[in-house]
Amino acid sequence: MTTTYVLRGARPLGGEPADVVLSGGVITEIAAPGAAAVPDDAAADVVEIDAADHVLLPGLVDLHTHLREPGREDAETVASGTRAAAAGGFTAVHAMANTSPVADTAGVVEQVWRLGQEAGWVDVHPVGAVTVGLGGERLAELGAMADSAARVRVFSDDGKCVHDPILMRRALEYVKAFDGVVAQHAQEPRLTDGAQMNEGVVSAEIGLAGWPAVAEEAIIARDVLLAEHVGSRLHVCHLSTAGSVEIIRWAKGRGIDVTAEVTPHHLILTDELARTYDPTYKVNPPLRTAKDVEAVRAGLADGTIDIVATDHAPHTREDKDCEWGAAAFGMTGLETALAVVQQTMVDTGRMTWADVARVLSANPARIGRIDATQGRPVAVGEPANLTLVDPAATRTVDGAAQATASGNTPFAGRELPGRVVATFLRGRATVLDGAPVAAPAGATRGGAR
Ligand SMILES: NC(=O)N[C@@H](CC(=O)O)C(=O)O
Ligand SMILES: [Zn+2]
Ligand SMILES: [Zn+2]
Repeated sequence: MTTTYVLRGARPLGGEPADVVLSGGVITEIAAPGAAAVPDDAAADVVEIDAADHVLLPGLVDLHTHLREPGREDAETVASGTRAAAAGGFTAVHAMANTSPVADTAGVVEQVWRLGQEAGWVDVHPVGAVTVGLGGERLAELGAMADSAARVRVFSDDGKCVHDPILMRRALEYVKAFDGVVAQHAQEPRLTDGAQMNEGVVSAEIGLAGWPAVAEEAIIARDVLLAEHVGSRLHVCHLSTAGSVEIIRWAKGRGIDVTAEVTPHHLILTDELARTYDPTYKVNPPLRTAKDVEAVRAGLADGTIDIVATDHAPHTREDKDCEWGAAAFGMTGLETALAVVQQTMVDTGRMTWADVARVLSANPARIGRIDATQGRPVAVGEPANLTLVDPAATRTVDGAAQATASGNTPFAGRELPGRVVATFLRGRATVLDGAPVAAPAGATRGGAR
């Protein structure tokens, strides 16, 4: 027996209050508050949720998550990472390919896809590697991954830049055959050899090797021109500089088919944090300056930047609790992403909740070509992939209390606004009262496509 949920007085996309009824995996009714008819069938299992003043969003979609399985199950597994995703309000994630073995064959992407289905927390869409072993030398079997059960549409060597322009050109040409996209980690390797943090005043003062903005911008400029030349689709991962925003704005003005993402941490944190020498703040691309933070906020608000993607990058204590130079790059983000977007964009008046639904759900679903089932409007007949948020709540982030298996959150001890009260995947609650609920094994089997 499946449960019918009645969300009383929720505000779809932050609009007028309504009763929203979820039944049989879809939204079956949206009525005036108090008017939704509750089935009085004794056999029906009906749960009413007081959602007064809660914002109802389409389930969030992350285009950039590191789940670490296979290979680094000590940092995260598909099960722990997707449970963290559900806790953060997500109903779908794209799992990056830099696993061990690398997700560069149909076999590996199908394994990750199946593990996602078995876990049942969110839809897991594997990202396929662009080059064999992320080696940057030979194209991987992009077509075989696209045709596999995992139906891969996003290809990325994330963690490494596809720096050979001929390979990048071929990849862009190749993915056109199946409407795929190449998601580039834009980092000129020679300009960033040994780099530890943003190159600027702070790196000069504290004596860490700098990663100049131009190393990101030069690759983005090259790639938008390549995408234009071959008439293909490019996505830019985690852009972080004011110059990158300008280049994307220029490319879009020219009609180039490019999309771009910014991470929550680049919307709020700056390279001043490197003065602590706390490797929690070591990330790729590095935290930049306040001027860059302002530029990415403006770019997100005006649509130049299409999406917020977490770049959730869990690392074990051993890989993070060491001196800065030896520590791994990356920070977790699934369970704090929505709160950071609320704080930086909604509570500042720069974006509405409808805009949040666009950058955290509809746009990433469209870029990943999963928009037949995810990132849909909150409307009758649509799949009940939904997130219920209490924007008035606040919390102090406790790394140890998070669902992710890794503790490298840069927001530990910070007070952040908003709380994910409930998450629904095809009408089934994965989170209730702010806590993940046990997902039956194989709960999403057959439904994730
Ligand atoms: N963002 C990071 O600092 N690290 C990522 C790789 C990446 O996203 O480039 C990781 O896999 O740990
Ligand atoms: Zn990257
Ligand atoms: Zn990444």
